[in-house]
Formats: sequence, structure tokens, C-alpha cells
Amino acid sequence: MILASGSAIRREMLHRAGVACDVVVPRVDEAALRAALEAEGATPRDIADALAEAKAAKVAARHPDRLVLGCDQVLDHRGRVLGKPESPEGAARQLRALSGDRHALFSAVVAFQDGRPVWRHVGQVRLTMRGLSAGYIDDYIARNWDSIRDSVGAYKLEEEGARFFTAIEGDYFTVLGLPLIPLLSWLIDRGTLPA
Ligand SMILES: Nc1nc2c(ncn2[C@@H]2O[C@H](COP(=O)(O)OP(=O)(O)OP(=O)(O)O)[C@@H](O)[C@H]2O)c(=O)[nH]1
Repeated sequence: MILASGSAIRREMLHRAGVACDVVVPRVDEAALRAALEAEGATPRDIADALAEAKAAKVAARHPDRLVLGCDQVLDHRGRVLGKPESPEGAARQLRALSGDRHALFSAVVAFQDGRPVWRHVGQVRLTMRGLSAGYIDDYIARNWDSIRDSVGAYKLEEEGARFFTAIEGDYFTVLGLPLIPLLSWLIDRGTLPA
């Protein structure tokens, strides 16, 4: 199986679940594709699904004989789609906007076999963030920028980001970027993984 993702935590989640996979980082212009989808009025859920499919398709084209997983995660804040922060200033703007409010994360995975999509799932999590002071946000980013720069929402739930939330409705793995439970269930049900 190939994980078509450059995300270290996605690889780590599969590895810890005992799922062996090769990693091939997809070369997809996510910004352009996301902009086109948003221009068509695509919902955040559809954007995550379409980007995950584009990444899986790109890698599957070069490995038609392998099971290939493409992934994508987007943040939906009052209908606005947010991705990874471009800069510490961008991260501060994002966190100030999310502070004291609710947002959703959509984590999509699309599986390709024999060059076509054979399974897909979009996990959704709703998060309620406590009010964070501007001073704390700036300090958090200054201390954690190297860690959060590749993370949608500019936080990592498994690290200090856990302090941001008063409630999370959905599963932990989906926040980290992969709907792991439905994916493992599908792999087991189709006989790819023993159980
Ligand atoms: N460790 C961690 N990563 C997070 C968290 N929330 C979001 N992310 C990561 O944010 C990234 C979302 O960006 P994507 O475009 O979906 O994925 P990517 O990292 O660019 O990797 P590709 O799949 O190659 O596009 C993923 O790597 C997620 O795993 C979190 O709470 N913890």
C-alpha cells in the first residue's frame, strides 16, 4: 500500500496501528485546485474530498498495481476554508479568528486501486475553542512555529494545542488529519489487514 502524503503524522498514525506502507509525496498544486473549487462554490467537505482524490490519482497513475491512499484536511470557520498558515503572522490571524468560536475540520481519504477510486471517506470533527488572549497566541506561535507551520489551524491537538479547546465532537485521529477508524475498518473488511 502507498500513502500518497507528505504528512509525518499520517504516516505515524498508520505505523502505530501496525499498517505497513510506502510513502510517495504527491506533487499537486493544492492552492490552485482549492481556489478553483472554491470559485465553483464547492463546500469545505467537497474540497477536502477532491484534493484527496487528486493526490491519490497523481500517485496511482505512476503505481497502477498498488493500493494508493490520498488525504486532505481543511478547516471550516463559518464557511471560510482555512488551510495551513503561511507565516507566523498568518497563524496569529487564524488563531485570533478561531478564538472563542467553533470550527470544523474535514479530513478526507480516497483509495485508488487499478487506477480508479475504490473507496472514500470524509471525517468531520467540531471543535469549540476557548477565548485565547492575543498575548498568549503570540507567545504560543513564537514557541511552536516550527511545529505548527505544517498544521491546519496552526495548532497540534496532541501538543500544547490541547489547551485551546473546551469541547471536541468527533475523533482524535480525524483532528490529526486522517479518519483512521473508518480506514482501518475498510482495510480489515476487504481483507487487506487481518483482524
Ligand atoms: N500533528 C498534527 N498535525 C495536524 C493536526 N491538525 C492538522 N494537522 C496536519 O495538517 C496537515 C493538513 O494539510 P494537508 O494538505 O491535508 O496535508 P499535508 O501535510 O500538506 O500533506 P499532503 O497529504 O502531502 O498534502 C496534515 O499534515 C495534518 O496531519 C494536529 O492536531 N496535529
